[in-house]
Amino acid sequence: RRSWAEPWKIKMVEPLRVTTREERERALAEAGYNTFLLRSEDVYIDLLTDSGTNAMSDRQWAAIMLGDEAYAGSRNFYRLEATIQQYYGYRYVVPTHQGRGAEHLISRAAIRPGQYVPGNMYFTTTRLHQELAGGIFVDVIIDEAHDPQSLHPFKGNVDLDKLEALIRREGAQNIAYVSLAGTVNMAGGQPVSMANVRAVRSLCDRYGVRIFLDATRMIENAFFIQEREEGYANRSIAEILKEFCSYTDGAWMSAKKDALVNIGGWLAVNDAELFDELRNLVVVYEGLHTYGGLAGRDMEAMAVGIEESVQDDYIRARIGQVRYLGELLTDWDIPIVQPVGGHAIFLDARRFYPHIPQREFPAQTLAAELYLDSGIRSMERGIASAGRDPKTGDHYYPKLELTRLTIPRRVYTQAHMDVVAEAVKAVYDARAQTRGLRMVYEPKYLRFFQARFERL
Ligand SMILES: CC1=C(O)/C(=C\N=C(/Cc2ccc(O)c(F)c2)C(=O)O)C(COP(=O)(O)O)=CN1
Repeated sequence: RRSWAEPWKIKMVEPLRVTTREERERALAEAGYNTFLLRSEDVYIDLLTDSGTNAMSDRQWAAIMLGDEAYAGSRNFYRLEATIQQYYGYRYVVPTHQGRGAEHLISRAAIRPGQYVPGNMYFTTTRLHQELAGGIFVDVIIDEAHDPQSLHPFKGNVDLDKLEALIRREGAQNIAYVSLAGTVNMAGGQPVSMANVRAVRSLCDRYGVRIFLDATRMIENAFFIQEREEGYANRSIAEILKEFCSYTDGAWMSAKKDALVNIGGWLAVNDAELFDELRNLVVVYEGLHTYGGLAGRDMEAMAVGIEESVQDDYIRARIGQVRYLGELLTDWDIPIVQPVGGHAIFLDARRFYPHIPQREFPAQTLAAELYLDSGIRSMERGIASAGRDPKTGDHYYPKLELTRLTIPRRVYTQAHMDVVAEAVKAVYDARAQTRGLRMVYEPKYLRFFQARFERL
């Protein structure tokens, strides 16, 4: 097999500052050992998130010059609407400022207080908006998704028995909709198979239950279907994406991921009545229904980003870079979530630091140590992110205690991946001496964004 490289060349660069260890010790202490509270200028390789951190192409930058900043009826909206209809297949489109803007609207419009929202593993903002709308989130993902070492090729799949049992127990009228994410962020960027979404569709049709898709990384999901699922090897990413969406009643999207823009989102549905309510709600919370909190230029750049994101050679390179980092780490027997997902490498902090109990925040500790070693920023996806159970007030104790190395699209080179792998190894080699953390400040909502910690 010959090596091959990204289908683009670099036309502009943004200088990075390399810091010293003592600068990083000071910066991290000021940030309360929380990578979310670090200043970007104190970060060397920023793997906090793939959200909004992706590099736009020259064509997207050119689109910025084509902003039609009319308050109503912007040309850019109609271009974006047509592009979403073409590639995702939904009929009605509402732009929003980003993904959680769309999550807020669909939760308000499609959940009646007390209804259940079954989904394939929780995501923080998704679950919060469902709960704020009075919904009760229920995890119906297959058990393998909670096992970082399971090699199931589609760990994002819905467990049909769990879903049917919930519908039969609570009654179809008490199920707001199935909240289906492709890929599943908190499981390690794990995909849902076409066979599974087809099976979920036919189960839901039997009971008259709707399915709404979190399409945020659906193009990465399409790549795994093309690569792993029988019958899809010769289908294009665009064809796979459209078929998958055709089994759902609508979708919300954080365009800050797959669609290669720094801000933006959308909501799309096929039902005219639901659309009417969403188009009415958007003017209350986001902006007129033809801009939804976005400038015209943002919508134009998003339309170009969608067209670029479905190109087969682009997505193969994107996933290939994540896989490259994963292979470096597994060559050194460093514990990561397997199989390697679409947007990140998830370090298994539980196996990395077996001597640090979950209540001492192993994943948060690992993110802190990685930053101290080399200025690499990662994100805690463990007990701090899981938050507290509203019923008991105690922490949720997730099986997955992970530190996410999230790879922005078209930003870093293979050399950066080598540096990251060596830094992880240096931290791994020093793991026996590492101590945990205690939380000294805990905000009410989504605590992991702003919590502060101290060393034990
Ligand atoms: C599958 C999905 C997402 O991944 C997602 C966002 N993701 C982020 C940013 C983030 C969000 C929540 C956190 O707890 C977090 F620490 C990081 C991320 O890094 O992964 C949103 C929401 O889209 P918005 O960010 O455009 O509003 C909806 N659905």
